[in-house]
Amino acid sequence: MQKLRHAVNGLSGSLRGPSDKSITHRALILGSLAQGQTYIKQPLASADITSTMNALRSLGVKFTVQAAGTIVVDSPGMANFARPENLVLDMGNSGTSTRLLAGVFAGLDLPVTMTGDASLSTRPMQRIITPLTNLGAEIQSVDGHLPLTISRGIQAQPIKFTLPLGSAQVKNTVLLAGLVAGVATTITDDFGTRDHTEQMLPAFGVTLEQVDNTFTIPDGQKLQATEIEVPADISAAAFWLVAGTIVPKSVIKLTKVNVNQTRAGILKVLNQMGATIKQQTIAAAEPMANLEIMAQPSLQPVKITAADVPTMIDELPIIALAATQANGQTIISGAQELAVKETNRITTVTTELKKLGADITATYDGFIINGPTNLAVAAPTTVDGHGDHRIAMMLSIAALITAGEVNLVDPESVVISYPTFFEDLEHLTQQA
Ligand SMILES: O=C(O)C1=C[C@@H](OP(=O)(O)O)[C@@H](O)[C@H](O)C1
Ligand SMILES: C=C(OP(=O)(O)O)C(=O)O
Repeated sequence: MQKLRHAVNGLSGSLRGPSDKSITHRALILGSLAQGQTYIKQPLASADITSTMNALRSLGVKFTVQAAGTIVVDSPGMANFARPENLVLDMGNSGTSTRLLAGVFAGLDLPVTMTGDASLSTRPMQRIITPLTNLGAEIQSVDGHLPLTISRGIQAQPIKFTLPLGSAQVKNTVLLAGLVAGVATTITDDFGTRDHTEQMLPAFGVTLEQVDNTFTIPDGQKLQATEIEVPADISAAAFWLVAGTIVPKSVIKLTKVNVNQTRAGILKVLNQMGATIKQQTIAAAEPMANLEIMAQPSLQPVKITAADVPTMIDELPIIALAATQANGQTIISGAQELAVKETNRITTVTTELKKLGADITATYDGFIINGPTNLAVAAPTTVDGHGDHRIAMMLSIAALITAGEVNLVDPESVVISYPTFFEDLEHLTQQA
């Protein structure tokens, strides 16, 4: 349990936050498929990333960390991967590692069993089992959950797949299975889920043909080793975007934040709420921006609907906190995917924010939040991160504006995506 701090003098300072988790997973995987040495500059180091690296090591890939934090991926290439027998991989807490690597193993036709921690073992895997099975794979699972065994990979045939739900992980399962199996792969994504793999493939010498919401990767692709620089993660920056907005007297600068439009929904929402965020963008396949956030005492409520959700799925817990400070009713709908994350985030956000006095109601697909509420607790109050990193970080930001003592159960879960979260919080508060 950890006593959370208040921020009476606001937050101030500049931060280059942790690197993007989604982009780091993809750089490690694509770097491993390519023969030779791929250099990943400023990768994220976190528990979820370790899950991906450990799995790739079992294929004979070596990772060396250089002094500047660059990871050198040294791979025999996908055609020469080791093929260990009776392979069992522990994917820890990471949905992305599980679903993306299931695609890789199915494409390789390399039998594997994937296990995970208690949280990951409750998360739905039927969404990847169905498309892989339709492509000829044989997969055993416990009622659509881990442990999951791929006993036979996909069978060579051109792939045409229309994403049935707004999940980038499912899109990547099929994309990677097709890429590794060397078959032409056409995917339609009408949900606008994050497109980091599509943006990264050209650097590995793979060209995609994109028409509207459909892209095709031709058959027989051989990836070339390359160099990838990972920008800062907007899902981590989100905590400071909201903290800087709701904590009076704050001024925070965040540098080199990834603002890929399939990820940057939170910037749109905060702008609609009336937040003060200056943005200086550096154009690239993965555009980056320096952001300056200033406290904004008067915020407007917003309506977030299904079409917005994929661009801000992991940020909805912290957006819900911002909404408790807006003048009126915020409605977040179309976000039922939140129920199948590390926790049921519809329930955990609602239960824990209520303990701090928020007026928030859970719906089957989101929240109704009435603001503004003065988050105040009369007696020392214990809130619970439920082992979910995003809930623990959201509650730590909530405590900054809470009058009264707040203690957090499970602060350790920040290691999943943002191991230096509490150090960065100290850094920003100490300078005030
Ligand atoms: O592809 C990715 O890197 C991710 C996709 C999202 O999951 P879904 O695809 O399940 O929505 C997101 O919640 C997760 O943190 C990372
Ligand atoms: C949902 C998340 O990650 P994953 O699905 O990879 O476990 C997250 O980081 O919030």
